[in-house]
Amino acid sequence: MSSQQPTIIYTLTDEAPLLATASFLPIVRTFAASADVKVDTADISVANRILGEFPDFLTDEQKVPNTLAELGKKTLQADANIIKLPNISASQNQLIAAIRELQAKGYAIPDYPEAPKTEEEKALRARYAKCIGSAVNPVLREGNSDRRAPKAVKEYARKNPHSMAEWSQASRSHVSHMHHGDFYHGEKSITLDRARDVKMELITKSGKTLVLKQKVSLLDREVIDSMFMSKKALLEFYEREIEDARKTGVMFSLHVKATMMKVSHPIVFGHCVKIFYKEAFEKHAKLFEELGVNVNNGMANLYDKISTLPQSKQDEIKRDLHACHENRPELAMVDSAKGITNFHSPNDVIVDASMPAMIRNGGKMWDANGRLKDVKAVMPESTFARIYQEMINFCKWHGAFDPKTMGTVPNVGLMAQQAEEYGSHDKTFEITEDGVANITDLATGEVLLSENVEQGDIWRMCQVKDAAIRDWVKLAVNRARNSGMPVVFWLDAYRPHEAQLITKVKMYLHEHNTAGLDIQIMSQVRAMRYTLERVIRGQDTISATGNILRDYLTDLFPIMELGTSAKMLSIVPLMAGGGMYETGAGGSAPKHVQQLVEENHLRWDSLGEFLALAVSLEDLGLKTGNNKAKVLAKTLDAATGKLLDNNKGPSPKTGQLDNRGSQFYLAMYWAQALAAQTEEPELAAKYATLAKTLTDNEAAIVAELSAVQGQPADIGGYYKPDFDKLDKIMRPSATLNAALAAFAG
Ligand SMILES: NC(=O)C1=CN([C@@H]2O[C@H](COP(=O)(O)OP(=O)(O)OC[C@H]3O[C@@H](n4cnc5c(N)ncnc54)[C@H](OP(=O)(O)O)[C@@H]3O)[C@@H](O)[C@H]2O)C=CC1
Ligand SMILES: O=C(O)CCC(=O)C(=O)O
Ligand SMILES: [Mg+2]
Repeated sequence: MSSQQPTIIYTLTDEAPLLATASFLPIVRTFAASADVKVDTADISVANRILGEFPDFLTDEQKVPNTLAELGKKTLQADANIIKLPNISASQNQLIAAIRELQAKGYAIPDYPEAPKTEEEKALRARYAKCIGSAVNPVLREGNSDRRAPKAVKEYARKNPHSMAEWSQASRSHVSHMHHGDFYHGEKSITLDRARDVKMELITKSGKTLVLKQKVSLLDREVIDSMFMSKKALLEFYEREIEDARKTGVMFSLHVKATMMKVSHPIVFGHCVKIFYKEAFEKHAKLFEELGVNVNNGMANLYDKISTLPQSKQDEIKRDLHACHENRPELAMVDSAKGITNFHSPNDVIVDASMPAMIRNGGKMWDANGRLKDVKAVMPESTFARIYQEMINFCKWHGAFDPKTMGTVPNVGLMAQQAEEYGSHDKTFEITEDGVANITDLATGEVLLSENVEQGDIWRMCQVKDAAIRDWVKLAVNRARNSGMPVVFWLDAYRPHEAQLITKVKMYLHEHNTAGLDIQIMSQVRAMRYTLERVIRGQDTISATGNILRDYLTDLFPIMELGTSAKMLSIVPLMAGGGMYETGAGGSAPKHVQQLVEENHLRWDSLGEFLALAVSLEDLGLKTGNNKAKVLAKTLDAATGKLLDNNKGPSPKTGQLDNRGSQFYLAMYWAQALAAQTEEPELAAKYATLAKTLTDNEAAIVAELSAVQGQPADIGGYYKPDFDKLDKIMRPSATLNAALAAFAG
């Protein structure tokens, strides 16, 4: 991956972004080469990550390097320039599907041991655990996060506002969270006085010492937290909220982030399903145990497991499950046409995307008959659930936001070095026995943090490094200076972890010239209120937040402002000096693949890729003194602006311009801008012919691209598509392909 020639590393991921890459990468390579910039790829798809983890099961020809680990190392080098597209953070269901597809393709990888018993099975499961959940982003995000809507994109949204459903003051939709016994209420936090190695251990009531984590090496001035969620309190909470929804006649929905919080949230999810269907689960407890039913992976797991039973038994179980509905509220649906409920699979309702969608819909979700209805949105962890309630309160009072006039809310997120909750998976445990959970200094035996816990509680330790916090404060000040916007640090002095952060933020702000800047610290609820008061007056406010709110707010505000988070500029200035440019702020849109496979139309909007590529080229140009790369960046931005002005984004409807057509327009505008500029005459001369060919053949190319639509498309797989087939499907215009090939020479 390393080379002397300035190089951009373009990731190959999964689902819709991978499809889009199949058509965009040849364009990128062609243009980059004209500035002597090389574009390498790094395949970090879930399929490739699985293969990289199991070389011992593969033939020599099938073996692949551990690309993710290599790319992780690259982020620590000053010349790193990486374009990172969204990838699948696989739930267990998705992992198993990927394994089955690979096995069917002749890769003799082992089955996923769902209920490992032997040491060998446990070892396999531990290896597969590396591929599950959010396994990519934490490895690559060696920097804090700068996400914003570029000016041209915001302007476009103002001129072409997306639909927003109305909000009624009589809406009964609301957010429910725990008021005691959750992580917020059980948190303890300290800032280290020196570097220490610690262990996490449970001293049980019966007198045993169970070491849950042998060693965590901590740095001087690092902030660590210990926190737990009480199982008892969680179950009581669910029981109460389910009953409340039934009594008051609103739908019930659960919103978690089981992909990212891959250890804790599947457990939180599973408890909810079991409480909802309590009678059926009690009646069939023994059978479910024998079958290895685990609804931490949703009802899909249960249906899968019972499918081996005789039909009469299956019918009985289904009847018993249905009978539970008699005494339960309606469940919000993910796909009412297919009968898929909110409980089907934990990766179907991902809170950062699901809550904004609900708020954009006037606080409603879909019922089983495909009607929109008021809903109770249950988010057990109170820490951040409140921000959504605050936004709902605001919408009830002021009505829906107006994309034509609303201000923008960029985010500066504390994300580097696996900051906070999103880095806690290897330090999260389901407690097996009542006792005391301690974080203890290995050298001195000193107990640094201690909690009384009970069987079933979820206990975890979070960390955030001092250098990451310091860099985050610097980034916030820089963004304030460059944008002229006020910055609000969303920090709650009543939360122990954030009280530590507030001290550090105040300290590190002194390192900067903040004269003339408006920088404030507010609790999340107040920060939301303050920001929204400004938003409806058309004023802009940067949110500087921790890692979870970075994730939540960078879907929430873009979805209100732009209709999607796909149009965000998402930069990770790497702490070692390099840059990673993420494309958009959302996910990998599995629905889009389905549409392509059924109708050969890809509605994925590559705007995020266009924006990311421009900053990547600009950064490369600046750092290597390559003026041609800088000109490529400038002209790409101009082309993107023109694309927006001319409404050449992809349409969701089959038969109209799709992702491929949109990319063609980008290439044409880019070539035209390069041919027209005077700063690099050599480039202008070079692009004159390409610009002319593309312009002259616009109608022919668009016709070729649209002719293929309406038919099924075979890409030879879901998790590991056949790259040759993908290339044919995603590059159907012979005229465009020939023009690019002729230019490349
Ligand atoms: N950075 C990363 O790597 C991230 C990865 N993920 C992963 O992605 C998967 C799905 O995530 P989830 O959050 O549920 O859903 P997505 O964010 O993928 O999709 C939600 C909806 O947003 C719209 N959308 C998102 N991106 C685009 C785009 N570029 N162009 C057009 N529309 C877009 C689509 O709406 P419509 O259907 O109306 O077109 C889509 O259905 C999961 O595996 C998740 O873990 C999630 C977040 C970030
Ligand atoms: O890594 C993931 O699973 C999701 C990341 C995400 O949602 C984000 O960064 O906005
Ligand atoms: Mg997100």
